[in-house]
Amino acid sequence: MEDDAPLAIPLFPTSPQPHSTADPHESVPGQVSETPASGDGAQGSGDGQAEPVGITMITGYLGAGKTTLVNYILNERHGRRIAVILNEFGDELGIEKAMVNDGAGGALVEEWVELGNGCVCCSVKHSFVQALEQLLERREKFDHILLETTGLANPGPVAAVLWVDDQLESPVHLDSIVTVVDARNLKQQLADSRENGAVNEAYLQIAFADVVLLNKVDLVTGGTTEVEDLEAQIHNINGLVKIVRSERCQVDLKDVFERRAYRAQPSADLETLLQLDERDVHDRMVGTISFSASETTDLAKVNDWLGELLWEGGMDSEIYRMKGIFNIHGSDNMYMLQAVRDLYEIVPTRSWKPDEKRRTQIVFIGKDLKKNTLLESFKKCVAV
Ligand SMILES: Nc1nc2c(ncn2[C@@H]2O[C@H](COP(=O)(O)OP(=O)(O)OP(=O)(O)O)[C@@H](O)[C@H]2O)c(=O)[nH]1
Repeated sequence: MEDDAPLAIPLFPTSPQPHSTADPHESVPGQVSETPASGDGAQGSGDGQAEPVGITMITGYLGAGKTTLVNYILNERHGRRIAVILNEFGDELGIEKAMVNDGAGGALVEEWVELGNGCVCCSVKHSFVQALEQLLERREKFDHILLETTGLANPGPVAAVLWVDDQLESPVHLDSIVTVVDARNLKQQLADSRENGAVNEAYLQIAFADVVLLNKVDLVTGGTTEVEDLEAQIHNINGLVKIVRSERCQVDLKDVFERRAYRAQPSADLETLLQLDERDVHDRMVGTISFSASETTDLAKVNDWLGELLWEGGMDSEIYRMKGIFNIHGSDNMYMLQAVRDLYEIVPTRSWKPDEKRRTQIVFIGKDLKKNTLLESFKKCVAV
């Protein structure tokens, strides 16, 4: 059984490493090349290196519908061959076991079960990396990976591992985190308190999500008003997340595949960011804050500021995710920031349009965030 054994692969920076580059084409840690997945198996990049395979991480509270979603994806005709990694809690003590089945429609199912007290986000991270690498030895057999995590998982640590695939030495990229939410029980789940002020996983799973499937809408008794209330509650926690209502997880698969949520590129995400209103958190432990500023910023100062915020803490708050657009002194390109826990990258994307107001717009998702304190500290970034 796996315990807290030392990890063979450095999963997190032991010393802070800012990720930024001034060249839009330069590859940076945490950023992966852009090759759309196709239905015809492994792709070569011309230099013998396999293209990174996308991973969709599926998370959600116990019983929300994660397995229903996985089964739905495996049985739909989407032309992709899917590998699945399952991580579940079980009663029996035992060793991890892996097996490969032929799923419906030719889907490949890699089942990896850590029985006993393991959870993919903590003690079995090393086993998870090994399972992933074993799976990647059969890379030519599938086009995409689904990682279904146990209902108790905090997606943050695994998201960071997968995002910076160069640390994994595996050709993977995190495509998106999909959190399945039980619409009938969400309010109750969010209200559950945890000992010592710890953050309830229901909040964490929504905070780290790129897509929330608001599932089991058929069981909501209060009709559309109640569903809209739930959506507002989810958006208060995570102002960036895309919410998709579902019954038995029957969703349009483009909401699940190829979201490219972790790529700094001109995308729908970027345009959404530009339009986001100023936000503040009220009476909640976990929530979203955003602000914009018209001053031009200095890239080196921005890097210093991000290092301070994400590595040194000191604000009595925790930042889970950040996204932002920066107006950088001396550049005609807007810079896009992505951060997951203590990892970040800031890279140039498209150029500012002539009629566009150049500005910096930043979104923070985290715990105990204080807008005024963040705004004040941001002033360090202003170019003089
Ligand atoms: N009524 C209704 N039932 C659903 C819906 N989606 C899933 N279910 C049922 O809810 C139960 C739990 O679904 P699962 O897919 O096993 O949930 P899970 O998140 O994988 O559960 P754990 O692995 O135990 O955390 C099953 O009996 C599903 O058939 C839905 O939209 N409506």
